Amino acid sequence: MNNKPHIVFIGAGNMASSIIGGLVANGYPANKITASAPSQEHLDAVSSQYQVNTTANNHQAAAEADILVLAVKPQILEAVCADLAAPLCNKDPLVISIAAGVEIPHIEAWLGKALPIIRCMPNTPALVSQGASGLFANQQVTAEQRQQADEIFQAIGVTEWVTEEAQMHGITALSGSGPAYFFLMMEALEDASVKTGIARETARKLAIQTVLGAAEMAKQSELEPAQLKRNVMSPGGTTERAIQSFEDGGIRALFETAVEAAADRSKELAELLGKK
Ligand SMILES: NC(=O)C1=CN([C@@H]2O[C@H](COP(=O)(O)OP(=O)(O)OC[C@H]3O[C@@H](n4cnc5c(N)ncnc54)[C@H](O)[C@@H]3O)[C@@H](O)[C@H]2O)C=CC1
Ligand SMILES: O=C(O)[C@@H]1CCC=N1
Repeated sequence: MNNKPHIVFIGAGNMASSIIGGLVANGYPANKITASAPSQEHLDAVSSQYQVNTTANNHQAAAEADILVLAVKPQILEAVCADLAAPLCNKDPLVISIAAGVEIPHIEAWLGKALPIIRCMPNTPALVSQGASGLFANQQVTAEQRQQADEIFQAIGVTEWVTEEAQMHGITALSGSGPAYFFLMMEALEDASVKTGIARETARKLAIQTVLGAAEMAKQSELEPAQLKRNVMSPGGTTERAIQSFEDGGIRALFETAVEAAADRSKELAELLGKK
């Protein structure tokens, strides 16, 4: 186990701590994980919860990295990478960036050299080990490094790889932003149910469990979601009426518009962050 690569996290906030939590829960040796951040509160949280190494010195941390996970906010990634160029000049770790909307050529330029770089778009259910991560690897990434990255993100949920970096915009719109779409649906279902006379607390509990149950069923079943939907729709029954209302209201077109809007915004942000 202790011949595992040393994973260094630059940033120790929500995402870094949930990935660290997933890794440690899956048996990854804590002494092979280091978190670096200026926030003593964040460092104390990961060291007390998971017994990993911590430091406030990015240079010291990067010098030990076999895998360097960039887990800071996109807006400060340029400055963080430029500062890491010196400690990385004699070292070629696998770099994994989870920053939304920052493209690999920019990371490469800021780090000042060609390195194996993976971009990953996780999502917030990673906090409860139910994440969905989309990943893209550049040409320098070896099959072994790809496997290592896959293991890291499988520790917090499921992984899917894309073959072109441009597809990360669609991934961001699908699973990166996606949890918010389902929270919106829970909110709307709860509100609508309260209007039928159900107590709010009851409506919330049943709405959440219904989303969870439907997702678990879709995951376990060999049937596709369209068929699972039809199985709930008794001919002449209640669901048929509700689904007809959704279709009449243009729910599919609305999804298309929303996902396209998110993907377009991701492209805009990539341009903005790249120009900075
Ligand atoms: N929250 C979300 O839904 C998603 C977030 N992401 C990405 O994950 C990344 C991290 O997001 P969060 O964990 O939510 O942010 P966060 O604000 O919780 O954590 C950021 C961490 O960076 C540290 N930090 C600040 N300046 C630093 C520096 N100069 N050197 C080292 N560390 C520094 C902070 O102390 C903190 O520990 C972002 O790039 C974000 O785009 C990706 C997918 C989904
Ligand atoms: O809304 C955002 O911009 C980020 C990226 C995916 C989830 N949150």
